[in-house]
Amino acid sequence: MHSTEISHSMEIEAASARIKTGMDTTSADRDYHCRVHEVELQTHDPDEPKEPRNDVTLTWEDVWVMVSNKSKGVKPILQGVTGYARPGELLAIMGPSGCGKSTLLDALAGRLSSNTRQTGDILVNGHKQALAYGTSAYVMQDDVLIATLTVREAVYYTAQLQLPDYIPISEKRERAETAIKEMGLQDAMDTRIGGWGTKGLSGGQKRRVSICLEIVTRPKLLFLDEPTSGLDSAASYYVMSRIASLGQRDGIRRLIIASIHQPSSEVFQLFHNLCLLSSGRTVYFGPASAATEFFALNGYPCPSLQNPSDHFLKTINKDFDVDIEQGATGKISTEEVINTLVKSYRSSPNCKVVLGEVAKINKQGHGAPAKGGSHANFLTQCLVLTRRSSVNMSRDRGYYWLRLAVYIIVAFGLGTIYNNIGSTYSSIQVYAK
Ligand SMILES: Nc1ncnc2c1ncn2[C@@H]1O[C@H](COP(=O)(O)OP(=O)(O)OP(=O)(O)O)[C@@H](O)[C@H]1O
Repeated sequence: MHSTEISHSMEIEAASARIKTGMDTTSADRDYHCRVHEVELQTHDPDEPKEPRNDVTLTWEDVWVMVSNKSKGVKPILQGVTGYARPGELLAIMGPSGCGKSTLLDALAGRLSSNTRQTGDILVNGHKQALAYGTSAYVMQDDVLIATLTVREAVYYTAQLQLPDYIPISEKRERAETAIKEMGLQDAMDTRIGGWGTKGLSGGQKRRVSICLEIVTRPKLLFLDEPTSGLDSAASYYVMSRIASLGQRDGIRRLIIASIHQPSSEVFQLFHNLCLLSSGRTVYFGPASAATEFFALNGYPCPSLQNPSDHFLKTINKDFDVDIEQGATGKISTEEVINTLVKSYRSSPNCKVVLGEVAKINKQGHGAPAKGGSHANFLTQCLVLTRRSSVNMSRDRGYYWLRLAVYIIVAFGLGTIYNNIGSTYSSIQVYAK
């Protein structure tokens, strides 16, 4: 490692220790850490059945993510978050913009950027291990699709590239079609995706194609970063209900973790668990259906007829620093509200249940590391990529003519260099000087 990188990482480590120490000295935090150990001891049961080998369960405990910045020094993005995600369940990560949703998703998927430093345990089936190939898939916030391909072609090429060679072509084709149907795109199978300047699929359909490309390998763990961004409420509901239904498909109990901005009440009802973050701290983790009660118990009841997720986000969004009404005591700042909720969550029975679940899952998963798969071999990948590239070039007229023009210019340039060179040995020597 380069010496500046070493000093940089030491600086982050020292700062993270300082930040943690500074934040852990409150009595609530000390209680919290004592309770982590207490719960771990209580949940030890050697006779518990082991987690089935086929499933993937994820736990994370006291996860911190720091980023260093030349002007601002070391900044914590996630501050000691703990949680779990079980197979067959949909976990939603919610919070105001910039609270660390994508960072948590990246940390769990093991794809944090290199300028960040992570501490704490993220365990797969109770093991500290990287997610094996084919176990998980990550749908990014932006759609990166080839505009000239049809939906069927895009998904089928991906199936050919990502699935191992021992799976027959007919099954790869069938898997691609099943994925398309699962995302409700059967009517658009032969429609070109389209892009800048060429009309094709709608934004919602493109979002679903991105999901198809990831589910075609039938991963056991699916990460989705803002799967409904840019969609209207009806499209968001259909996309999310399709995603939720993937939890129990193809004989796999799939674990789905999605960061989401502003779900409608209907979408909110699809979540099993909710992880609510604010400035990288956990405001609530537990059953989505119990979050309203948690807010009400702490003095922030959701007004009738209001979408619960809107209420949560409004209560914990400090970007605009609006004071919040609190009963007869008057108004308090959003920062204070967040601190109250964070403390209250840490001392709540909910938090104890989460710590208990994490400890229990880690014990059960012992001895069952998640097995990975394999992808197509190098030769198959070269052939498929060449075919895909040829189809793309032949359909992209602008690209095609531009390349032809470039080739003609290069050919003309090279040709004129050797024009009238002569055919004797001495004329070649003149050019060589
Ligand atoms: N690699 C990084 N380097 C520097 N800062 C980062 C990095 N990753 C995240 N951040 C900062 O951490 C904060 C949280 O970012 P993150 O993308 O996780 O938020 P988010 O909740 O997903 O936001 P949004 O909902 O707007 O997508 C932001 O202020 C962001 O600028």
